[in-house]
Amino acid sequence: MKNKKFTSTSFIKSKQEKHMISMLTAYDYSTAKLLDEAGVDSILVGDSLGMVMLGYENTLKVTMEDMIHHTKAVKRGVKNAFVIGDMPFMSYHISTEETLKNAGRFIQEAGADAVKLEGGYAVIDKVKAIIKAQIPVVGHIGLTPQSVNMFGGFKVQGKSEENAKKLIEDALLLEEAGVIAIVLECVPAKLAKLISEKLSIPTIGIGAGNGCDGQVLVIQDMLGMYSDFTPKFVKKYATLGDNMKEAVRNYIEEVENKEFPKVEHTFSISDEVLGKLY
Ligand SMILES: Nc1nc(=O)c2c([nH]1)NC[C@@H]1CN(c3ccc(C(=O)N[C@@H](CCC(=O)O)C(=O)O)cc3)CN21
Ligand SMILES: CC(C)C(=O)C(=O)O
Ligand SMILES: [Mg+2]
Repeated sequence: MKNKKFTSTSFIKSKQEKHMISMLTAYDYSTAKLLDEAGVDSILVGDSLGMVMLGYENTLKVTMEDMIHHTKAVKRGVKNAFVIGDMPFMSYHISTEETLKNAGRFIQEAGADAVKLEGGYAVIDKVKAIIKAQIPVVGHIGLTPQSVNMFGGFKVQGKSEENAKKLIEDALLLEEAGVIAIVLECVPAKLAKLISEKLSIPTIGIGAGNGCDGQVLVIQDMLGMYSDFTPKFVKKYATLGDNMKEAVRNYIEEVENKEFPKVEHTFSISDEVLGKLY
């Protein structure tokens, strides 16, 4: 699987072959290039960029222009990974016409391989219309952050019988509509496993346990570069935030006491030319 192009058909194939799908977010060229070179299957240009890159308190202020800008940058860094553009709040809520226009921009302008949108039953007509236009769609249910004002915060979903049943129904509806995969965010592990078993398309979990068919995390979370909050589901694979601060402290110190730059960091001029300048 490594160093080979991951495509829309690789999703279903991965589930059949029991290959766990690795997905991470990226929002810029250099990071996307590193993740692609490391061999990640798929890169999600998440609307979480509003919080991680732009400093908003939630994802609601993120615009189509923000998303297209960052998706273009990511695409330039990617050779093999499957790039998913996350449709922002209000880009697929007004009409099918606007939804299609916006989904089309991710593919045509930004070069994304697929789009993701939040919700099940409520957006199923939009999902079907996008797929009819030959654009692969990834579903996303459970904690759908664009519904933060309805949920009253970023909270685990699917704990009650009613809620859990709704999630199962939404997952089946999305599969029937033809999505290539479904992100399950912040749902109890046993429910996520049950949903994964009911579907023939893969589930990609974030805070949904290891019964899913793949996993996704926000890259700054898993590298230890984001400290506004750390959800329970995050594992820190590195502490780059600490490393960055330490490096910057060293730089400041060396600048202040003129230890940096050294001769090897500078360019020379001949004494002959220099002599004529005095
Ligand atoms: N940096 C970052 N990482 C993310 O995973 C992420 C974003 N940003 N922005 C968009 C959404 C928001 N997400 C969040 C944000 C907070 C929690 C959180 O605080 N969860 C609580 C659980 C609360 C409960 O028990 O109901 C936790 O302790 O994990 C979870 C997901 C996931 N997404
Ligand atoms: C957390 C993932 C699934 C997401 O939607 C995002 O990064 O925006
Ligand atoms: Mg998102």
